[in-house]
Amino acid sequence: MAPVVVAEDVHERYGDTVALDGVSLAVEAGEVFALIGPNGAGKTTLTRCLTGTRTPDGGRVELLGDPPADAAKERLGLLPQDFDPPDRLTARELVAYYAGLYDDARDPADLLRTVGMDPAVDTWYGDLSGGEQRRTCVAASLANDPDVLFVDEPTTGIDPAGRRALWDVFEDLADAGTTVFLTTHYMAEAERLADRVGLLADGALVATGTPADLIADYGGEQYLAVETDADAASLPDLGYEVTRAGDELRVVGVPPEAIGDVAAELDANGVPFDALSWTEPDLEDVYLRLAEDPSAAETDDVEVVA
Ligand SMILES: Nc1ncnc2c1ncn2[C@@H]1O[C@H](COP(=O)(O)OP(=O)(O)OP(=O)(O)O)[C@@H](O)[C@H]1O
Repeated sequence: MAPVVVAEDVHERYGDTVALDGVSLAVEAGEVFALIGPNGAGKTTLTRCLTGTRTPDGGRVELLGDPPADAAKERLGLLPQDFDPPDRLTARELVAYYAGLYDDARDPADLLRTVGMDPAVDTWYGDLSGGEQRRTCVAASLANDPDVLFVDEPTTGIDPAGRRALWDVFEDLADAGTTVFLTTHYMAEAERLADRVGLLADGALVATGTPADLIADYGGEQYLAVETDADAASLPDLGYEVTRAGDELRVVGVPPEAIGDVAAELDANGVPFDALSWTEPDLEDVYLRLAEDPSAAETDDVEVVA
């Protein structure tokens, strides 16, 4: 099946600022693709180019098999980062307005319930809290039950419980076959929701892959942190590399089942410690490594769209 979203060597600039410097990617039907990257990396610009709200200076973009301007709008859901609806519509009126634009719309009350807006549906948008406003916007973006959904930082400003509730909403959509193109600064969100993650830095896609592959390639090793003043040299026979980081020694590469052995070795060597904590790498480690040094990415981690 042809990809639903295609970018091929996309370039875009604002005056002298290069926002996108040759981005290529393809998102398959039913896939959840998360775009991550530092502020100013070009994520919103790429989302705009993919959805037809900006025409790139160079390259090719395809949405649902057509140039974005010609893509079937009734199949598309879009929540821009800067979506700013009128203050004096209630949450209910706002979602009903968007539902009214389509023949086969979802029930606004049901949508508002889904995003956890039950108690505040009759409050003016301008009087809602930031998190409630964002939830309402998410509900509005789902009004036409889209086949492809672009959401640019959908959970920013939403409390942790509400964020998890929205993750369930996006997961349900993905399970039902909706293609989701998500932009986020929350690595836990990308790790939980995405089939594949793309890391954008300085307008270039540095790496793409499943969260597990990216973590395996760039996350670094699991380690046991030992809170101690002792010197690394006081643990000569551990069989693991030991490095100092702040007030802890890190015993690198220790699998969870070997924590007891390391603790026994600490005792045997008379090394006093206050605490032990085991850490495994996650997507945040990948982000921190590649955003800081994009050249660390292997070139075959960036896909080329034929
Ligand atoms: N309308 C504009 N005029 C001039 N420069 C712009 C404009 N919009 C974006 N830029 C610049 O283009 C670059 C990419 O911006 P973009 O908003 O796409 O980044 P982003 O990755 O979405 O950032 P954030 O994570 O902060 O939302 C930045 O350097 C930004 O300053």
